[in-house]
Order: sequence, then C-alpha cells, then structure tokens
Amino acid sequence: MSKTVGLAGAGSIAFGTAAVLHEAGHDPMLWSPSGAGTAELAKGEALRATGAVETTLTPRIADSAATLARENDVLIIALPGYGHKTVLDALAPHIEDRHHVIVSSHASLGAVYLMQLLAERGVVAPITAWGTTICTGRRQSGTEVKVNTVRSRVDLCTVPEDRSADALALCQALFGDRFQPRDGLLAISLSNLNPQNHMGIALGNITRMERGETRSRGQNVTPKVGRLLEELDRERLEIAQALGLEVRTIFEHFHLSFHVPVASISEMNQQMHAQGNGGTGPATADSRYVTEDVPYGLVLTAALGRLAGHPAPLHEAGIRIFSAMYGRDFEAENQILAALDLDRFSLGRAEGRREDGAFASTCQRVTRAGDITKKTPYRGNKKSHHWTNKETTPCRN
Ligand SMILES: NC(=O)C1=CN([C@@H]2O[C@H](COP(=O)(O)OP(=O)(O)OC[C@H]3O[C@@H](n4cnc5c(N)ncnc54)[C@H](OP(=O)(O)O)[C@@H]3O)[C@@H](O)[C@H]2O)C=CC1
Ligand SMILES: CC(C)(CO)C(=O)C(=O)O
Repeated sequence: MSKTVGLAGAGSIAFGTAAVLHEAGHDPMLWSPSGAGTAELAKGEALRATGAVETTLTPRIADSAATLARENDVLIIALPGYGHKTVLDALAPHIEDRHHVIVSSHASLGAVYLMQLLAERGVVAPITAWGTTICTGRRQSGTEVKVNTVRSRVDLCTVPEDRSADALALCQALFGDRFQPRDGLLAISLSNLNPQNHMGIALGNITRMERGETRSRGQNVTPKVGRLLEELDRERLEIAQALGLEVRTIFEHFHLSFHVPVASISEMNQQMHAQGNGGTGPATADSRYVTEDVPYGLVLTAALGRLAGHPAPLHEAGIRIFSAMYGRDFEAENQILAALDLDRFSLGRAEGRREDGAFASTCQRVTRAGDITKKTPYRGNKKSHHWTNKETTPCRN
C-alpha cells in the first residue's frame, strides 16, 4: 500500500531516498529547513535521479515542519547530524502517536533526544534509528541527484522496543527486505561506520580537500589509508564487544553497501572504483566528513570506549588532530549530547562514588531515558571520564 513519507532535508540523501520511495510506489514530500534546497522543486520542476535509480518524480514540497508532519504518516530525518537538533526541535511539537519516525542515518543519540521531546508532550511514536542510509549519492543541482548505490542491508533498531516488529514491517514495506535488526541504540550508534571511514579518508586527503581538488574516493583508499580504516574498525568492534553488542564489520559494510567481494579494505575500494561506484571524495575542507563525523561520530565512539573501559586511541587522536587542524573544539560542538545533559551520567570521582558503580548506573539511566540497549554488561572501568556539556554555537555548514 502506498505510504505518505515526509523527508526532513533536501540534500543528497533526501533526494535519493525520495527517488527510491517513488520507484517503490510511495508518495514522498521534501522539506528544506531554509527553503533553499527545494526552491526549484517548489516551482513545479521535476526531480531526476540517475545511476543506481533512474527515475523522474514531482515530489510534494513542504513549506514548514508543521506541514511535513501534518501531511505524512512517516517522517524520515535525512540530513547531517549538525542539523538534527534544529530539525527535531522544529518537528517534535507536530509529531503525533500516528507517526512513525526514521532517522537516516542515526547520529549521536538523536533518537533519545526526540523521545524525550515527545515524552514531554505525552506522545509515544515509534522512532527507528538506521545505522546508515538506504542509498548513497550526491545531489547534482536543485533538481538532480546521482544515486551511487542502494544498500542491500541497513542495521536498525526501534524505540520503544515493543514497536520493533511494526517498525521493521514498515521499513520493509517502504524499501524492501533490506534491514538487519540490532540490539538497541548503542549498537546502532556503533554500526555507523561513516565517522571512522571518513576520518581515514579525510586525513589521507586533507590537502586535496583544502585545495578543492576533485578525485575518486574509492581509488584513494590506498593500502595505507585502507589499513588505517581497518585499525579504526578494530577499536569500534572492541567497544561493541565490551558492551555485549553485535555490529557489522567494515568488511561486511562495504560488501553489503557496494556489492563488492570481501578483500582488504583498500582492495574493496579499488574494486568499487573499477565498478564505477567509488564515489567522489570531498573537494572542500568544509565537508561533513569532518564537520559532522568528528563531533557527532568520533566523539560518541570515543566516549563509549571510555565508558566501556576500552579507550579508542585512534578515534581520540582523530578528534584532537582535526580540532587542531580546524582550530575548533569538535568535542564541544555536539549539540545532541549537550542537550541530553549527559553530565548527569558523569563517571567522575565526585560524591565519593566508586567509578564502576557510577558506570553501571550510567548505563541504567541512559537505558531508562531512551532504552538505548537491552544489555550493557560492565567490564570494569579504570579511567575517570566526564561527558562535557559545554554551550555550543549552532553551526550551519
Ligand atoms: N550522501 C551520502 O552518500 C551519504 C550520506 N550519509 C549521511 O546521510 C545524512 C545526510 O547526508 P546528505 O544528504 O549527503 O547531506 P547534505 O549536506 O546533502 O544535506 C543537506 C540538507 O541538510 C540540511 N541542513 C544542513 N545543515 C543544516 C542545519 N544546520 N540545520 C538544518 N538543516 C541543515 C540542508 O538544509 P537546506 O535545505 O535548508 O539547505 C539540506 O536540506 C548525513 O548524516 C550523512 O552523513 C551517509 C552515507 C552516505
Ligand atoms: C563509502 C563511504 C566511506 C562513504 O560514506 C561509506 O562508508 C558509505 O557511504 O557507507
């Protein structure tokens, strides 16, 4: 049955996802928070998708968050993490029990933040967090998108948990049999590989980014960049294991997303390039590979590593190196973590608490706040860690 689906965002993923939905017989609507992203479409121009999806559609256009919510049963958040808080704040007052919200892709506990906003209004709508996007691609203009791939598997979980079965059925009805349920929001947070992948790619290509040079992304995952990605992956997997969570490996990720045989990460990327879907690397330093993935990705993984007693030195180094390169404090830029006030969950020595007890209660309280994960076995934490809760300046990149 055809569904009305409102997409918050009008960039590459919102355009690509609208095309995928249209091809499957659904009825997408786009909302550009500033209006700029849908200026041409709002005049009635058609949206053309090429590549892995070839179609032309005339999506409905929303002029506000209220319209997007009113006119659709399903809402998909499809924009970078640095826009999530603004957009969730705008949508939350209009979300009702009848809605189903999907976050594509989930960044930094945004689903917990939205749950809290809805709880304040007594609304219980299922929120499904995806570990990544259903497609990849790049917006070419106000009316065109190149879709590089439609993924065969996307990790997901739903809060509240008792809505998981309905949520899975809905995602399948919209996009087909492409979903792998995971055990809670921490597993989904640790299933998003963009932050680690983009850290390696951006570090290996930062001078090209700064000089504005266009290049193949896959081809430039050279053996040494590939090895760095594999080592970053090892850190993420160790954290997941310490938390008792099952997550995909980087090898599975590239295999399931880009349909290439499993080999070394560099070889898999060379193969993607040879098949024509290696993508294009960022050609500006002002790229979400850094401005989104460091504050909303690396910062969360590094913090979870400290909490789990498995610090992630490469991730930590990435935060520091990019902060030094950009002259910014990326750790302080995460608006969602700041709004969740995770200082309440500090593992500090204050009040004479034993750190392991504080960690256990952190897990329980976070779990209660958002049902983040069903099982968070404690493996011991010797290091003191404080979540920072500094004021952040909204950043619009
Ligand atoms: N593109 C890809 O292939 C992949 C993307 N992803 C992830 O998917 C998500 C979306 O990516 P993508 O579509 O490429 O990103 P884009 O940069 O293309 O998204 C642009 C959209 O985001 C909105 N936006 C940007 N900043 C803000 C802000 N501060 N507040 C509100 N809205 C804002 C823009 O609003 P406006 O219309 O007002 O200008 C626009 O609608 C990201 O999390 C990304 O990491 C993951 C894997 C692959
Ligand atoms: C290819 C790459 C690194 C780009 O984001 C990726 O991992 C993805 O899209 O899932």
